[in-house]
Amino acid sequence: MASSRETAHTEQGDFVLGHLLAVHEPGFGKPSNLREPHVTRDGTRTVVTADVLDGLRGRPRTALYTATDGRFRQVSALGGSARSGRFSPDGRTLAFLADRAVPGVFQLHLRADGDLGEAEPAPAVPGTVEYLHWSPDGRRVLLGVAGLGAELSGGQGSGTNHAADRAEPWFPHVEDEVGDEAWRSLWVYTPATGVLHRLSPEGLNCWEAGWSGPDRVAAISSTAPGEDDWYDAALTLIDLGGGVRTLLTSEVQLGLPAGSPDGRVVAVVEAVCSDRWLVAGDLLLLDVESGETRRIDTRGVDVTRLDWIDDVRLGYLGQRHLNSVAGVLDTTSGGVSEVFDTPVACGGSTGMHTDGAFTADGRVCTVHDSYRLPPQLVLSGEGGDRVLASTSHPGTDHLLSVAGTSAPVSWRAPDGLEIEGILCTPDGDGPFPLVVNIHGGPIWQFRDMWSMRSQWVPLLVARGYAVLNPNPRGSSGRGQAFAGMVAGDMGGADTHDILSAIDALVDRGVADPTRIGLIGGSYGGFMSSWLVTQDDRFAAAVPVAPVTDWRSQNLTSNIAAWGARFLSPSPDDREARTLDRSPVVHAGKARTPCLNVAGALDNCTPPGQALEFHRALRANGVPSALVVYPQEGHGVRGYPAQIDFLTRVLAWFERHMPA
Ligand SMILES: CSCC[C@H](NC=O)C(=O)N[C@@H](CC(C)C)C(=O)N[C@@H](Cc1ccccc1)C(=O)O
Repeated sequence: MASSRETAHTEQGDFVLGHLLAVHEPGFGKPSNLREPHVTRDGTRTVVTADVLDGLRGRPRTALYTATDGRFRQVSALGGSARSGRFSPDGRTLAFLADRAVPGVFQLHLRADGDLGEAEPAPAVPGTVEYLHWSPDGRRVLLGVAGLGAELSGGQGSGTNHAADRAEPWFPHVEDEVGDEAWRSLWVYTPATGVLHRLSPEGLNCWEAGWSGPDRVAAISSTAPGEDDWYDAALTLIDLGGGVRTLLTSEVQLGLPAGSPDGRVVAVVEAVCSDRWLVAGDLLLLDVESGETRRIDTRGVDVTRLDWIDDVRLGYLGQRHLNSVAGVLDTTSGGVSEVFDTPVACGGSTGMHTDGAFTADGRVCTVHDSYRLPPQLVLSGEGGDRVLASTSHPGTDHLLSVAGTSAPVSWRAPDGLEIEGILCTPDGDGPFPLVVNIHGGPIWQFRDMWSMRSQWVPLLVARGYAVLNPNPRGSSGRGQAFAGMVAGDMGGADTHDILSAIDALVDRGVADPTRIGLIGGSYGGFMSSWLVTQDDRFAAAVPVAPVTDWRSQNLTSNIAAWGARFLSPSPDDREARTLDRSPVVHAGKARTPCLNVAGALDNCTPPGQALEFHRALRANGVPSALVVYPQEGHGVRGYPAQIDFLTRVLAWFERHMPA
């Protein structure tokens, strides 16, 4: 038998490699994981960003595709990666971001319609462009620029924009004064004159922005650039001369700023959030002159995307329970009409939330995917859905042949609240060994998604495990009161939402009570390690990038202040809660074998968290292994690390709770 230090040449290693090759090899060089769908206002042309794997090495590059005659056609042949395609309002020019000159450093490129030549780069900004927006008159392009030392959110993999592999291996990790390269700024490019200028003033960190009329920009900004500062950011209005005015502050978080084309109204989403850029919440409209704010009734939709169609109609997309919803708001009457309400996810398998773009006649370009539907680009309207192109290939067919089925499930928590989730089961009858896959955030949501947005779900199902993907209180899609239930109670009532799910699945004959396992990343890693200290029914657990000790987490994480506030809004009982809710403090009660996984470059949940729990379990005689990937941040994303990780996950469950 191979030692625990090696995963290759084991039965599970051979299976995982064979599985990944069968799924991905037929798709090498082809688009997968669609996101950022965009469409011209007349609906004639679309563009979408896709991941492209060329082999099982490194991380996928990204490329832009358009759909013609039912097939994807690559838009740009530039080397490196390209993403974020946006048509000008007249549909004649495509703006996008590409890292042709320096890998990982994205700059604006423009391509005129019908131009047979390659896209032209705009003058370079100092840093990397994260997003772009055309002004409503089509004369300018707004660029959101991150300095090369700016922090990345957990969902982006954590760490900073500095690619660690560019430094010499001996070079120390240095943290000292916050330099210019840590900030996020706004720039405006005018294609007709070729002039590029910085819009946001020094000292204002702009996380996200959109136009508000042709001469102003609405931005989510703060006065410091640290990842933790995002949680207190305000909505500001910046005019082209650089004047700044604060429009709105909030007790929770603000995101998705979007001004009407005439600049009279700014739309923004207010939401309780755990992660930067993952905003799903209430739609607010602000009258720019009077400052008056209206909260819009979107019929229970947590809004995740805004797109003004004209000065009056605002298109929105979002999530309601497990469904994706698109609608159009008449901003004068406040009335909404829904374009679709569908159980398929509309974010693509790596798009974190429902996303899409509107045509002038109110159709919506989105990506459809579900556990049994590989991502496809779709144009939806009154006449139904028109599939423009699909990412399916023999590899996705193979995945469908081994990945079983998915179904929505619900159950009652001990306090009577209904909780929902998605259950993935192998073919055949239960009871199955069950792995509960706990999502991160905690404010995010599983929907019926391709692969459930992770490679481990279909892999476990292929080996005979049922996988429950629960949305405990704190998840998105159920309104702000539901999401807010986890704030100040992490590891509280959500613990019982998960335990009651297991009881329900055992009662229903789906799950074998002697073979229940846990896996989860980030907040899901916290919950996986927490649950094994609260209940002894678990046969195996795999906490990935977990929090296990809130005291050290809140001394070492780059979102320490968020963690402290989310543990307890009141400083009075924070110290007690810090101990109470830390898995390491309760490690003496745990009996479950744990595979603790971390990335050495993770600033969000630093690897010491996994180490602490591992050592505490060992000290109590509980089987535990620690696996730290030296080149990974928050999550395990690169190859071959992913092959090794998936092999260890499978081997751990098969050893402690065989299917
Ligand atoms: C409790 S400490 C902070 C946890 C973090 N929330 C705030 O930053 C978190 O759970 N983030 C998740 C959010 C996501 C929407 C699910 C996150 O960043 N997850 C990453 C990384 C990851 C993936 C798999 C395993 C471990 C980490 C992601 O889902 O890509």
